[in-house]
Amino acid sequence: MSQTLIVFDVGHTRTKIGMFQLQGNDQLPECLMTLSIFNTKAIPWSDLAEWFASPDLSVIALTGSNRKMIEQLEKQWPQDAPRPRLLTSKSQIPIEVNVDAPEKVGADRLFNAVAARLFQERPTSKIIIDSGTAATVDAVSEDGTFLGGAILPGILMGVKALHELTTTLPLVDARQFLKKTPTAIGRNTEDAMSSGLFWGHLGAIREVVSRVQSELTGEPQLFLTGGALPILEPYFPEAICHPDLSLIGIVISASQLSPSHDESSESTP
Ligand SMILES: Nc1ncnc2c1ncn2[C@@H]1O[C@H](COP(=O)(O)OP(=O)(O)O)[C@@H](O)[C@H]1O
Ligand SMILES: CC(C)(COP(=O)(O)O)[C@@H](O)C(=O)NCCC(=O)O
Ligand SMILES: [K+]
Repeated sequence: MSQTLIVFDVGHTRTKIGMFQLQGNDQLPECLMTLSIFNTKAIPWSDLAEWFASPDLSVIALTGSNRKMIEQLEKQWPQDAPRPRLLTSKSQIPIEVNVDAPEKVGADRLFNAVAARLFQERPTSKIIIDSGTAATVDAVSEDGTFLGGAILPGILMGVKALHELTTTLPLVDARQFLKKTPTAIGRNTEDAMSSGLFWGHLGAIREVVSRVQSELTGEPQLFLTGGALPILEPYFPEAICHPDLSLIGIVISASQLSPSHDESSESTP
């Protein structure tokens, strides 16, 4: 039976919101609408009122890596809007997790792994790159178990850190990387920073992917997502690229929520 879901993925830079229609749990949900709002901007509640009025709406799920902002959103949730279900406990996410402390893994990383399953007819191991505020490179075994991975700074974090932790370096515009590739030899401070930020991030991700790959068996399928997807995509032609991997994983998880699956004390950050 088809159901409509609205899902909120609250990250540390942007909140991604999507409305999806789902036919069955093993099928890719159809994306009806998405919105992405920088966390410095207000949530456009009046636009969302139309989404909330959708006749077959079954659930609104609120989740993501940014626990502080999730709490704020819950508090400012409009009185006349349907209440969201909080999806922040690991027990609400349908995936096996084999790491030291499963409850500490960012929910966003697990949602990516839940979504990645739907893109393959044949099960293989997977490596998932999500380059956002932080970038993660995660490993999933052939049987779908989340195995952990690597966490490194995202491009915007590097931009801010170079400026804030020195007395000499300016704040470069992170949006430039969407428009043009920097030359490796920067002839001025800004261009030298752009070179290091861009090629350094790509190189770091490549190295981590290659190391993760050598610790996995078989030929893993690579996935790529996150705000830096348009920047990295040309360099990973073998990857399955999807800007909404995490939203899709939230849809699958939210569709399987039962009334007993309410927020428990076991929660992911
Ligand atoms: N206009 C932009 N401003 C800043 N960063 C951007 C922009 N477009 C793409 N990016 C990239 O997106 C990353 C943030 O990704 P995002 O998905 O918003 O993060 P999060 O999931 O943590 O909220 C930045 O580190 C940068 O690499
Ligand atoms: C690593 C992250 C900050 C990435 O979040 P994002 O950049 O998407 O906002 C997030 O997955 C997180 O807070 N993780 C908790 C620690 C862990 O996953 O082990
Ligand atoms: K990330």
